[in-house]
Amino acid sequence: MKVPAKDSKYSVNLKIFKLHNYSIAPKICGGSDKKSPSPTNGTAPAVLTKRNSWRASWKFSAAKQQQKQQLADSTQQPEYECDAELPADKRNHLDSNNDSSTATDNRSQHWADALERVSTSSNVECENGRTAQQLSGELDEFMSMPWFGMDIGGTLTKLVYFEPKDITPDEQDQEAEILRNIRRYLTKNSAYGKTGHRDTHLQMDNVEIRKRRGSLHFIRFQTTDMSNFLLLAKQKGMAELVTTVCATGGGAFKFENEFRQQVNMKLAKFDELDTLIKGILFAEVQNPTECYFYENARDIMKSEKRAFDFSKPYPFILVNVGSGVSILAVYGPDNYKRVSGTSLGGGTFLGLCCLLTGCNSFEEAIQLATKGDNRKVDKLVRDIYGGDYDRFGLTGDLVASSFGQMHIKDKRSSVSREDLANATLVTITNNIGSIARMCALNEKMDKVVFVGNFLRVNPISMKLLAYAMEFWSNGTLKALFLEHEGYFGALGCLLQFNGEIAAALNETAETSQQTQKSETTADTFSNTINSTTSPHSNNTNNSDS
Ligand SMILES: Nc1ncnc2c1ncn2[C@@H]1O[C@H](COP(=O)(O)OP(=O)(O)O)[C@@H](O)[C@H]1O
Ligand SMILES: CC(C)(COP(=O)(O)O)[C@@H](O)C(=O)NCCC(=O)O
Repeated sequence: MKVPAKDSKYSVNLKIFKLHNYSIAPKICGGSDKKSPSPTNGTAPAVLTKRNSWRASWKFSAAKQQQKQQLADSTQQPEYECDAELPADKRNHLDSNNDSSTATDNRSQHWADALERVSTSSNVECENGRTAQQLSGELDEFMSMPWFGMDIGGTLTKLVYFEPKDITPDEQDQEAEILRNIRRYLTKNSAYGKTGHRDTHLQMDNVEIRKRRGSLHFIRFQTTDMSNFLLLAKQKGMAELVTTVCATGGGAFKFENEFRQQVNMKLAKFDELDTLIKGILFAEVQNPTECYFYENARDIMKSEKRAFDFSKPYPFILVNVGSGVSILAVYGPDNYKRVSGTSLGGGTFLGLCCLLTGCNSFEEAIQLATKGDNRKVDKLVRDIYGGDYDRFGLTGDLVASSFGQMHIKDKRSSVSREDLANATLVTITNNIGSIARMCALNEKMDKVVFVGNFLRVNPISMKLLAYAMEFWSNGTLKALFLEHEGYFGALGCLLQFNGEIAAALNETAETSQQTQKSETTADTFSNTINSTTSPHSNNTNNSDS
């Protein structure tokens, strides 16, 4: 892992992070502690039941329990192969959860099932009418290189690519030229097409995945650039490789057909919150300095990044700040619920900033915010009270009302783009901090982990969040951050083991069968409508993909 670059990244940013002359840092959570503001956009807690359909997908072999057990005994367990290599304390960490050992047993059992199925009768029919031979083909196809994990988000698509470093000369001779070219293209460049970037400072080396050793590369591009990405992938010969890619995020559903049609790629789809957690746990095990916090968080002028030992993580609140925000309470590797969310997220910051300042990129928005002063835009407690509101501990420096001065014409004409960018960033960050804190209180948890690309090159928000958690909880809550920020969903996808892959493929087949069925029904229905009534469009599916 190329660790040193991390610090340089942050030190560069901190140099340009112009701090206001606060003796007390600005208030994160608008409103009194006693009278917590209601989360305007927070969704009602929705308990997410962990998707376990992969278990069902293996049901057919349950009858051969004895045979399976023998096979399981003689088969090495491949899931979390890295786990097998881990020092005992790390293994414990992965297994420390209440139901993780069961999950591990299930994994090895299902892997045994898979092996059994592909190594015995090829004509046993499984779900979706596919034979073991077909399923075996699909697993082979998945196992063949290149290995990607993809998270197609509302704003950014994240791609994690595994570069094998243990290729034998024989293998090299046999490696298809296309595959070699793709590997070279991805690993020798750091910019791709119009918006593609490889975050070289995040590269993980000497990683073992499915018994192969190599490096993980972290690449991102704008989701709006998907058609160019597919074109590029086609030009590089991807369509000629039979490939299944593990994908997550809304775009895995939205763009599934394009992938199939344009680059002959199947998507094995996974839930974005499942993979998010898997990715986080893997990164923490691989990189001892993955997790950090801000020391002296109460004084933003002095707060500094420090490594945090996250080897015993549970329980914790996980706040994923992407385009929107999802908040989870995580009890163990396979045990979590989505407790809240808000539509006021990274996408809101970027959208509002573009509107208010005319900027054109996230990087530009952050640069502007770094040079601005929210106090010229917001209404502070002292603008209302003339000083502190002592009774409830609200100091004059705190933001009483975000953008609260902007109804005054003179104030409006004196603010700069930088001030507006800063106020937008502080507003969005405050709101996320406030909701996250309430979730932590509700769940009685003391660690709040913030991830998502909103935090990319954004120490202002991280320091504000660290301040908010610390100050408003009287030091009982701790804000934690992770180096690979927005890549955990894609990383978790890459790590999916074969049982889950098979289930995801089954689901894909199931969905496409259902889609075909409903398309047929819809066609019949719309034909009936069209032929009998009006020329109105029958297309209620607004997908623009
Ligand atoms: N280069 C970038 N382009 C656009 N947004 C960026 C960029 N870097 C960071 N961001 C921020 O990250 C957010 C997207 O975060 P991400 O975790 O990738 O979510 P999603 O999965 O919804 O795309 C954006 O809304 C924006 O605030
Ligand atoms: C719908 C989403 C899960 C999509 O994830 P994203 O691409 O934003 O990372 C997320 O945007 C979200 O949780 N939005 C907030 C919805 C709400 O709770 O109000």
